[in-house]
Amino acid sequence: MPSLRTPIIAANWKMHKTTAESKQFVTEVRDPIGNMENVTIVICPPFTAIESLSGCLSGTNLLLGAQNVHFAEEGPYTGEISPAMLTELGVRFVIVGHSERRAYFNETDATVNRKVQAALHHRLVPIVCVGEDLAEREAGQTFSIVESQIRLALGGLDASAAEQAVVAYEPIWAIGTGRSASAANANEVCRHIRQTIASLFGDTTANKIRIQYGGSVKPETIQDYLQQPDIDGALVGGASLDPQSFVGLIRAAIQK
Ligand SMILES: O=C(CO)COP(=O)(O)O
Repeated sequence: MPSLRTPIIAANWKMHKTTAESKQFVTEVRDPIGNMENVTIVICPPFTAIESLSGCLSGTNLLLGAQNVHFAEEGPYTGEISPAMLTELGVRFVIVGHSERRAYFNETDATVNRKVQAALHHRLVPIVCVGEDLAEREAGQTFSIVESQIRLALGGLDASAAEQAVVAYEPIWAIGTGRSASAANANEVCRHIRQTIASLFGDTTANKIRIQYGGSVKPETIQDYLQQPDIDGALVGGASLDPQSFVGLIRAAIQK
């Protein structure tokens, strides 16, 4: 039976693009993809560009995401951004637990879990990132690593909350390296993630939740991933920065 899950393609711009550059990007992609159907398209710019893009994206089907959020409602957390600050600007998605945040900003499974809960409480869809590093892959630990990350990230949720989340499987060794997991292998890991979700929340939730692959995805390769039964989209870094390349990604995605 074909999946009923709508594909979701998210652009993670990381620390790229000023506000002026972000607006220029949207001007170039809005017409070619701004009214495409049967695909969820999310742009996650730096925080500084969110308010401007919120205006540029209104009236299109391009949705706004953020790259991080704090779990507290408010408080003495210098440099941090709360869920309400994001929702006020029309942000609908937030990336949580990206491997770069885990590696460089001390994000742990425990803080990821608190962020997931805070996001869902504010009706922000968390894009929960999991994935193994090269040493873990070579030691045959991929399944156990992603399973443990999922169990901890989604801990304490009930099924109706969990199924709102999106999961992104991003093997760390494939991020920004030009090296990517084969589509079949990425699907095996995504299937394992889905089975883990089924064991936590039941089959209905597992069948509803969308799981993306991320790691050196390009317009030429995205279809290979999306044709896999357990891969419902892509979280894209480098190839999402150029407007033409981004349009190419979305066009390919809707041919799933
Ligand atoms: O980290 C990623 C998206 O979150 C993937 O980045 P690249 O697509 O540049 O490999």
